[in-house]
Amino acid sequence: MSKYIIEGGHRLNGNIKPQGAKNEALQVISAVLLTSEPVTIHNVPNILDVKNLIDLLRAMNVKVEKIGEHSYRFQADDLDEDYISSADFVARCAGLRGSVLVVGPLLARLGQSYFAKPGGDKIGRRKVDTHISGLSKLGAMIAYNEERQAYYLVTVNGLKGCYMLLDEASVTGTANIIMAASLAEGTTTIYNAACEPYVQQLCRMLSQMGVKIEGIGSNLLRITGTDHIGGADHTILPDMIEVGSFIGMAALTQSELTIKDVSYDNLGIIPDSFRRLGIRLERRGDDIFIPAQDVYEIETNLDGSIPTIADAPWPGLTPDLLSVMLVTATQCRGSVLIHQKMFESRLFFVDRLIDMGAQIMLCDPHRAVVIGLDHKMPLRANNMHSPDIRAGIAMLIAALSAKGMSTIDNIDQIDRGYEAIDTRLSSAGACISRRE
Ligand SMILES: CC(=O)N[C@H]1[C@@H](OP(=O)(O)OP(=O)(O)OC[C@H]2O[C@@H](n3ccc(=O)[nH]c3=O)[C@H](O)[C@@H]2O)O[C@H](CO)[C@@H](O)[C@@H]1O
Ligand SMILES: C=C(OP(=O)(O)O)C(=O)O
Repeated sequence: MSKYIIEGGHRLNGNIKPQGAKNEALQVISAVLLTSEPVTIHNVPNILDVKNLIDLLRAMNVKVEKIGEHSYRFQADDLDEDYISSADFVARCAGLRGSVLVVGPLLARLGQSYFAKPGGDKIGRRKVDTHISGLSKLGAMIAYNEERQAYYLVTVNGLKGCYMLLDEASVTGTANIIMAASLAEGTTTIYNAACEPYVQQLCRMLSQMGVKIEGIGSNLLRITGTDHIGGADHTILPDMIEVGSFIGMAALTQSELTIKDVSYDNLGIIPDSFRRLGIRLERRGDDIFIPAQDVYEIETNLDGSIPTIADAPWPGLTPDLLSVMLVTATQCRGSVLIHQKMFESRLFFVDRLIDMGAQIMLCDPHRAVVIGLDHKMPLRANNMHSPDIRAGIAMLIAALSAKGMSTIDNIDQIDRGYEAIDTRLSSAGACISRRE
């Protein structure tokens, strides 16, 4: 099993550039299935989840050409319908969460698809009810196939647009419904739609491909279906979760760091959320400059009470940054309650941070109180196992600040979403190596 070996206590310095966004990449790459025309996508991150999705597309007979370090041309003009009904397809889909995103486009294009129990992080129950209910409102019929352990979706008379109010603003659920609605007859209105930049970008790419979409960026979308979806040339935004991870890394290691080309206007509430931890980050053009500070003082509420940092659907704070914010707070001055509302098993990794000397009380699976050590007592090195992608990066951040040598194994979890993180951090002054 591959591992990272980290000698902590070195400050980072210089510049670091975020990769393309993992969650956007999974959506827009799946959308190439909607058309037989070529689609070119730039700024594709070289990460495990994307590689697995591209392999899945290749297995469906999509032509994939790598035309640059981070650019690909896809053409889905000869999809293998037999493969899509095969056990191998279902098994591959089960390998990554992002594979749920091929269901909507395949259903719309071919009239059938399987919804395998998806893989991805084990961070609590991860239901697909919103996807299934949205697609069935568009006219899909759904049956559970015991043998394949997957839902089988089929359309008989094609998909038809309708009004729907989602039970929750599911990110991948909204994306799936938008993609299916793009080839449906008539207009689909989705209320309580997720509106993360990932979804906005998908909508922009589909607009370029000839689909009329109104309400982009809001939770009320109107999609007018078309029977001809054309090609596109699309560039993926920088990964906002990686930007947040670098901010946390700089603060915990008391480093001065510039994060380049972050697409600041698409970061929403993220910079201000880190400012609440006392980090004086500055916007410089489209970069973020983070100064080294002696003290990072957590802002209390106006009445002086302990603040809460909690996740919420966009434009609220993304749940994918709470593990990073939690580890960052361990060396701030003051206390904070971290409330992970969406996922129920994402905070258990705090035990590893407690082993390192962090002062954390896990109140229940969703809430942890962090009492910052104010950089008066460094964390101790530790040997850890990464349970999920964001706990993994939080452990990596802790290890970078801890005195001595730490190891993190099961780093496939980190590789799912962070491109060559060891090499990139080494260029910024970290002492980290990878052992296979
Ligand atoms: C491949 C991909 O894009 N994965 C992201 C996507 O996963 P994914 O699309 O799977 O996540 P969902 O948005 O469906 O929901 C995530 C969790 O939040 C809960 N929930 C969701 C919406 C809501 O209004 N209330 C609520 O409680 C759901 O029940 C679920 O447990 O969105 C998640 C939530 O931002 C992110 O953590 C994942 O990184
Ligand atoms: C939960 C995440 O990913 P996935 O949905 O792909 O498991 C994440 O990126 O933090």
